[in-house]
Amino acid sequence: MLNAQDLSPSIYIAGHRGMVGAALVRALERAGYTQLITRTHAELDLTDQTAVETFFADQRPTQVYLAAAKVGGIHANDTYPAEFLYQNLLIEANIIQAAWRHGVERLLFLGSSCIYPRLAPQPMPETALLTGPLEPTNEAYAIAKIAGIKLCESYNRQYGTDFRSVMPTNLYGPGDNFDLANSHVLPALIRKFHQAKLDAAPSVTVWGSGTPRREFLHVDDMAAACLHVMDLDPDTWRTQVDPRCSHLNVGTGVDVTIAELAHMVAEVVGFQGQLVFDPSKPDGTPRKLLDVTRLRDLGWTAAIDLTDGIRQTYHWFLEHQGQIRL
Ligand SMILES: NC(=O)C1=CN([C@@H]2O[C@H](COP(=O)(O)OP(=O)(O)OC[C@H]3O[C@@H](n4cnc5c(N)ncnc54)[C@H](OP(=O)(O)O)[C@@H]3O)[C@@H](O)[C@H]2O)C=CC1
Ligand SMILES: C[C@H]1O[C@H](OP(=O)(O)OP(=O)(O)OC[C@H]2O[C@@H](n3cnc4c(=O)[nH]c(N)nc43)[C@H](O)[C@@H]2O)[C@@H](O)[C@@H](O)C1=O
Repeated sequence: MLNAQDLSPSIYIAGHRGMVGAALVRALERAGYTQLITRTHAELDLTDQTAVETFFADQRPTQVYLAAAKVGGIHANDTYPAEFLYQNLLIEANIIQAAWRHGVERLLFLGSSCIYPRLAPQPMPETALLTGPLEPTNEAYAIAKIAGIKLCESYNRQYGTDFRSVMPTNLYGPGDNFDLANSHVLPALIRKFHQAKLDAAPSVTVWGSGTPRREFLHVDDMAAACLHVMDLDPDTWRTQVDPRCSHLNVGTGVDVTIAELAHMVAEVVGFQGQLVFDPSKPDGTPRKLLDVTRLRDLGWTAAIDLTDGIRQTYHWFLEHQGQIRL
């Protein structure tokens, strides 16, 4: 006789200790999935093809969420392009190949909104992919992410697999990286404003001109979107998604300037000094707003308001200061 465990898919979450991977584990547990498979980086180096192959042969997951990657903000991407390209290509190639070889029923690959051309029309539709030059500060990472999308589509076309891709906008939330050099803007600003408040500093430096526009999605919304896309039945997926342009944008559909974001974070943290913009630091792409029509038509929209999300993330930062990635 079958028990409930036999009916539940066994789900491998690659990168479960990262910001998104941890949110995926929380969402899957909340949704009642019981057979979650996880490995730390120390237990399984996903750039090691033999180790990945052995892991899939042993564990035989039926679903995979591919949320492991070399990740960082504008400075990290611009400074370590070799690692961003090499490690991300290996992680994706190893997992996608092993997932095909070992009969994974469904896989979700996480890309990024930086796959689109630097000057793509705004908001950026999925069809903007490969229509123009990329933003130089994250070209290496973007090329790895484009390769991941095309790997999924190629295995689907050649082998009939069901490998799906989502392109998140800039994410933030509990579990983020708060390193001052290598993190993304939102956690960096939380940490800078918090420290400035404690030090009663007169000003905080914000990189760049403050004019670039970015769209910010809370990681719990991102996890909810991932489960939504993964749970779409194969017929819906096949009939509504173009097999040669199969990635789905995930965002809020709303963006703010970096200056506006900085003022929002300062207010939440309670920093009352001046903001000083440092034009010697790169702005990156001028605007990166996703067109989220496709995912909305498939039944999903974001729920967490940006100010509420910043407030909640700041509380998380305060409660976890001893344990967070700095
Ligand atoms: N954060 C954001 O704003 C955005 C993220 N994304 C994408 O979402 C996904 C998740 O990102 P996020 O959670 O923010 O990133 P994190 O850096 O928080 O998490 C990535 C995880 O991957 C693990 N990892 C990296 N390399 C390896 C490896 N060789 N072997 C095993 N594990 C490895 C890391 O472990 P360890 O730390 O031990 O190396 C970490 O736990 C990524 O694909 C990213 O590209 C897309 C758009 C925006
Ligand atoms: C998610 C996305 O993340 C990266 O792209 P990005 O959107 O440019 O990322 P960012 O969050 O680091 O910066 C956003 C903007 O904010 C400004 N900015 C101000 N002050 C700080 C600051 O203190 N830190 C940082 N990091 N940026 C700052 C910064 O100068 C820039 O104008 C990609 O490389 C790519 O990998 C990717 O996919």
